[in-house]
Amino acid sequence: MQTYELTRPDDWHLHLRDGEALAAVLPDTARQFARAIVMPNLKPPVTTVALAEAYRQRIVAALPAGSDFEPLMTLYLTDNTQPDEIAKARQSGFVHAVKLYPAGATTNSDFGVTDLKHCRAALEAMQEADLVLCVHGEVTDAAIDVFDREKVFIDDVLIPLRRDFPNLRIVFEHITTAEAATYVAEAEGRVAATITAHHLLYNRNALFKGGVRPHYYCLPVLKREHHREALVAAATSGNPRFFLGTDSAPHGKADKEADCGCAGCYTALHALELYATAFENAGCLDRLEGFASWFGPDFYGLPRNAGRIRLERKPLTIPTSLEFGAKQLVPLAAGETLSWSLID
Ligand SMILES: NC(=O)N[C@@H](CC(=O)O)C(=O)O
Ligand SMILES: [Zn+2]
Ligand SMILES: [Zn+2]
Repeated sequence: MQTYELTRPDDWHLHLRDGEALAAVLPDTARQFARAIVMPNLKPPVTTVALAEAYRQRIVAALPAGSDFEPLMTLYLTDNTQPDEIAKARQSGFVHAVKLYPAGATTNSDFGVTDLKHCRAALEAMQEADLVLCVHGEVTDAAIDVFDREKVFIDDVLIPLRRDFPNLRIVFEHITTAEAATYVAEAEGRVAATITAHHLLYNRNALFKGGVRPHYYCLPVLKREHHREALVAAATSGNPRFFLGTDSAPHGKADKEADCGCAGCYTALHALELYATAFENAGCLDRLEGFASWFGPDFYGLPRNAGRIRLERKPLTIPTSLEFGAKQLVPLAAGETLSWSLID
């Protein structure tokens, strides 16, 4: 195949940041995707509809001229989120999900949920309003091995949550394990998962190839090869419960190459080319359209995009560094060459 045309895709898990970082990264996403679910883990976090509306306006103001990209906003769930804020979110028309960060699990999660027992009224309201719950699915117990935190989350948090709120729509974000893929495929009710390009392309060896590689460090951390294989099987299966979410999570070069480097990989620049590589490696490029463009809007109850985009078999060399406001940003797989390019 020399070209691959597909319905214009959306990104169902994205970090756009704010200020000059937002201005630097937004054009990359707007070039690749029609819409994106924008994560609320700013400092301070986007905990109210009013904050989400102001953030949405800053995103729209930062768009390149002529872009029709649509940000789909989310609220950051806290121990104190009130049911009336959920009702407001539903009425707003621009808030499409609420995000659960277990406190301390990842970047800017300090205001996250300490125990879901504090969120029962909010979850009840979300189930009632049919508002999607997006979940960073890792336990935070320091005694649990970092490679096991997703697996333990399924048993300790997700299964009880599913049982207590059987009609809640849940997206298990950025899944990284065979256990998560199996859970999502088999769970009762409306459960789906996003899968990143980096978890389809790399296993944990990428973190230590010839030395420590901070630009391959994200959360949940890359896992063993058999987990990567299970994720590829899920993404290419045609099961509509699995869809595209890049989790593109930009951090400045110096903030990653540090004593205590930040978690997150920047992939918005070349997301589709990365996913096309993973799908082609699996011999399933023809399955990319469902995963990237159909199953996400279907789950979120939004129309599929009308436009189409085209990938061509043409080498794409990934830059080693990008401008990121006053900082530098190193994209995933910097310096490598992919065999697909998105044609404008
Ligand atoms: N994925 C990451 O490693 N980092 C994300 C947060 C998140 O999605 O957990 C970030 O905001 O930097
Ligand atoms: Zn996360
Ligand atoms: Zn994320």
